[in-house]
Amino acid sequence: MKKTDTQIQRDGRRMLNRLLSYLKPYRRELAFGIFVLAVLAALDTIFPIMLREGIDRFAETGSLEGIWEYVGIYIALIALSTVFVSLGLKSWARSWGYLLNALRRDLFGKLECLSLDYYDTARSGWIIERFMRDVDIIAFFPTKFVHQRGSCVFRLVFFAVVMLALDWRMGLIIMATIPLILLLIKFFSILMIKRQRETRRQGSDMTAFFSETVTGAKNIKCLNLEDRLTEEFHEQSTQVKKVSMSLIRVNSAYAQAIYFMGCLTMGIVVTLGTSLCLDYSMSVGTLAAFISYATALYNNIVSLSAVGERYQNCKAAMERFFSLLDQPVRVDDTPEVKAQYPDEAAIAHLPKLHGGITFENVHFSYEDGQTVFRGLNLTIRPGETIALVGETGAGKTTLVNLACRFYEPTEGRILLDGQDYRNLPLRYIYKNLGYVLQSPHLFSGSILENIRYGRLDATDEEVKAAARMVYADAFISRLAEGYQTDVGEGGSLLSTGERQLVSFARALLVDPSILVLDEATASVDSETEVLISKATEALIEGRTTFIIAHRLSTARGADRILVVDHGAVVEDGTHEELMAARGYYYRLNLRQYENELLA
Ligand SMILES: Nc1ncnc2c1ncn2[C@@H]1O[C@H](COP(=O)(O)OP(=O)(O)OP(=O)(O)O)[C@@H](O)[C@H]1O
Repeated sequence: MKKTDTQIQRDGRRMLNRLLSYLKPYRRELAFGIFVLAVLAALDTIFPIMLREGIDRFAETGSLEGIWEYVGIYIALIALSTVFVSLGLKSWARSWGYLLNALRRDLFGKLECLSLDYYDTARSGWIIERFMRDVDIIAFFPTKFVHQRGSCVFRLVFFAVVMLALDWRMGLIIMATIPLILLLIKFFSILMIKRQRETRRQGSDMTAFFSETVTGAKNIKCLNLEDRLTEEFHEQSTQVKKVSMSLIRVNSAYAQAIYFMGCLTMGIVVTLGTSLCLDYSMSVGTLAAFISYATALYNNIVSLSAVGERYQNCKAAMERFFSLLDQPVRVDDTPEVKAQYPDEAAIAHLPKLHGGITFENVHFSYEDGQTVFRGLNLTIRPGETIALVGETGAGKTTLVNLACRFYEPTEGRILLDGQDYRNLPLRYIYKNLGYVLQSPHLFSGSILENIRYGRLDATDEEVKAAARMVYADAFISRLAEGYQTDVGEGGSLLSTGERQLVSFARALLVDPSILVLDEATASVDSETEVLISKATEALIEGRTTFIIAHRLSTARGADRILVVDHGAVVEDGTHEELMAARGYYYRLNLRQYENELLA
């Protein structure tokens, strides 16, 4: 439903209030900043008066009597201006820095607590744009921008009062041009706003596209998509250029129109002022002061004209920013759980999970997808190794994601050690959980640091012991810098097998009760495969383990194999039992065997 103008205005005000509430701790600083702006505007109002004095007292009379006092006052005014400019700069910069930091901190906090479903659908480029660009735009508006333009408001008021006091006829004529200038500004801002929005939208799409091509660079090369993507990028970039050029044309027409109006106003001031001077009804000094005021007034109005555009920019950025900040966290602790376990200390008292998991009549569907599970019942005993097999899209990952509470059932419940896991704090569940992804993510930094992410207080010796237990020590020792070797962004400087072993060591340090191993589909050499299989055995010892098996051979040693098909567990048993049953699993094995023979 389209919003009415009143609703849009109300939303705008609400967002602005929300933004200003961030600055509450800095309200004294801001009040001082506004005071400084008023003082600077007052000083700027005095300078044309000084000019008038100088011309009328010295130039017109030819006498230099009192010139030193005059120079002294002039220097004092300049010194005062300098001091207040510097005070203003510091005060507004502090508020800006604080606001920028607070907005980034809140957004980062939100991104950290958003559940998986959000990341499944959101584009990373879009999120990065909010974090970098929007936060900058928002923090700039109520601080640095107000600092730049705030004194214009004071100046306009002070100038108007002084001009009317000096000569009301000239004052009124100069002020009569203001509505004309405002009309001109309004006309051009309508033309500009549309083009600016389009430029930003296109720019944002281009950034998101660019970010996806950088993160997916490897796939793009493998799929030979370079030419198609380059073409697509050229199209996007041409569009951006087109809208930018159109904006530049309107901008330039605006600058010319304003310049013309400025010259016209000045012409009127000089003509009228000169005739008043010739009549002796105005001094030359007063005319010079009026020329000064008219020029400054004009510049100030043009400066203020940017407020509307900046506000629209800031409003659009606030809409995107707050929409991200207000994203519902779908998997979160209930208020009762939050009250019962308010902090880490309360969670630390909970005993380690044994790892028993029960699915009771679990139904699940993704937010905008089809139903995956309808009434799934399943009991997993503590310490069991469960291999999940099934065709792609059967629901293996979804089953594990539900067990780990990355998603929650839409109906039914899941029990951990006999308790509905919604009654347990999320952080506690995640503390008891280890997840080794198909292609494990390593963070930029050394191998030592990467393993230590499993338990931040682990000593170097404990880290090395964990690496030894999962057979990662051998390859790490062969590296020139050993444990201090930098793994590169995402671990790109290590091979897939090495990344797996490092992530196994990390998982071992976590010492989880429930472990998920998403088997890597990428092939590794046979020596590494043996190492990984030995490491897996060491890692799963004594833990409830889910192995998402992409190769049936991996499933063979599991205590139980669950065959998942179209969101249901259709077979459940050991390898021998399922082979003897000659059902789905048997056929899957047969098919894989035939494929291997044909290969
Ligand atoms: N985030 C999501 N949003 C909507 N639908 C999803 C999402 N993730 C998975 N699905 C759908 O849910 C179904 C089960 O997917 P799931 O990833 O659990 O299968 P899988 O057996 O693990 O497949 P694979 O072996 O290919 O990883 C599929 O139809 C899939 O398209």
